[in-house]
Amino acid sequence: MVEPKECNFNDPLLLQCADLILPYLTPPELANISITCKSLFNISTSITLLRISDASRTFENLPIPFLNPTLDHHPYSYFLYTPSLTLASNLQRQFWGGTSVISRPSRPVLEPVSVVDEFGRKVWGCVCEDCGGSGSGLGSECGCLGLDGLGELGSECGPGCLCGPECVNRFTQNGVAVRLKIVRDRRKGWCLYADQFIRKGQFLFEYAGELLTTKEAQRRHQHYDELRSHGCFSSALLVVREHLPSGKACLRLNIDATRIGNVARFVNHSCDGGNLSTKLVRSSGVLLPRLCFYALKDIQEDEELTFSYGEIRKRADGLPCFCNSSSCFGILPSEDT
Ligand SMILES: C[S@@+](CC[C@H](N)C(=O)[O-])C[C@H]1O[C@@H](n2cnc3c(N)ncnc32)[C@H](O)[C@@H]1O
Repeated sequence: MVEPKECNFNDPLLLQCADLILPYLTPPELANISITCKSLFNISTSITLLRISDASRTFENLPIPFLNPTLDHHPYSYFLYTPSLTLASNLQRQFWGGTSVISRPSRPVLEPVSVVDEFGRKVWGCVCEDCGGSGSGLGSECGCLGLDGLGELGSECGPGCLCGPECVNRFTQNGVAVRLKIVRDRRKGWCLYADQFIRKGQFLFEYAGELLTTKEAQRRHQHYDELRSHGCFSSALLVVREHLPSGKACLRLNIDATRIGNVARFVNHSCDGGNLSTKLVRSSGVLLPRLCFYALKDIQEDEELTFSYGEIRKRADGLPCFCNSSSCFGILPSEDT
């Protein structure tokens, strides 16, 4: 490695500017600038250490560190963070790893949609004073209360309700709910691990990313396949289908966490179904459901978190699976978008 030279970069204002600008750079840009002089090298190094210490850039309540026991040249994975679904595909850069900004970014506030009855009158999600009911635990009176546990659909209070954000029937709306870490594996890349015991049925996190039209999802799917054929590339485009009550149609959600996403983008596939289950959760006053992850069984600290990506379709160019389960098919499922 070439040692960066001493530089005439001691003006405190210049250093302050560098500390404000460098956290917006991508890893290759940061690496390029860090070889220009010692001061910039030192700032870049402290940015890298801060990035390693929290993949969520303080968007979540607990830091989610990267650990790389393989010691390859990947100290962390670079992507833009969103704690919930977003349409903001114009987000190009994000402050990550600087010391200048100390306030935590705020979680985006859900914009409610008005639900009206046949006379055009606004229908509220719920008008309870206390959705948990008086006393302990959740009461059964709140109309928003959905199936809790391992069913495929859930519902919660939301911005269309009279209760506030502190309502107890909003389990999945406050971001990542358990302690996690992201660990590098030689064959699977980054893997998400539990950093605490998680009991069966507990909510962990939602799958956040860019919400795409089906046309755009198909375009990106093709593009990611091309990138993959040129070398190591990992995508996180998930297609979820919700069958509507008529049984004749389904709602299709295309969530791409490849460029903009949350920690759920690090969950790897396991052919035996893994230890996570998913559920689409609706909140009153929000148009689209969110895909939420729950513990399918008790999960021990230091256990990798996995789920099944879907049915295996034999493809000549299918990626090899290294889930290591006894029922491994040897190939990763791929979505036909
Ligand atoms: C949603 S990402 C998961 C995080 C990814 N490992 C990373 O490093 O960012 C999906 C990609 O992870 C890899 N992956 C997931 N499960 C795997 C498995 N069981 N065996 C091998 N690679 C896997 C594949 O490259 C896949 O395209």
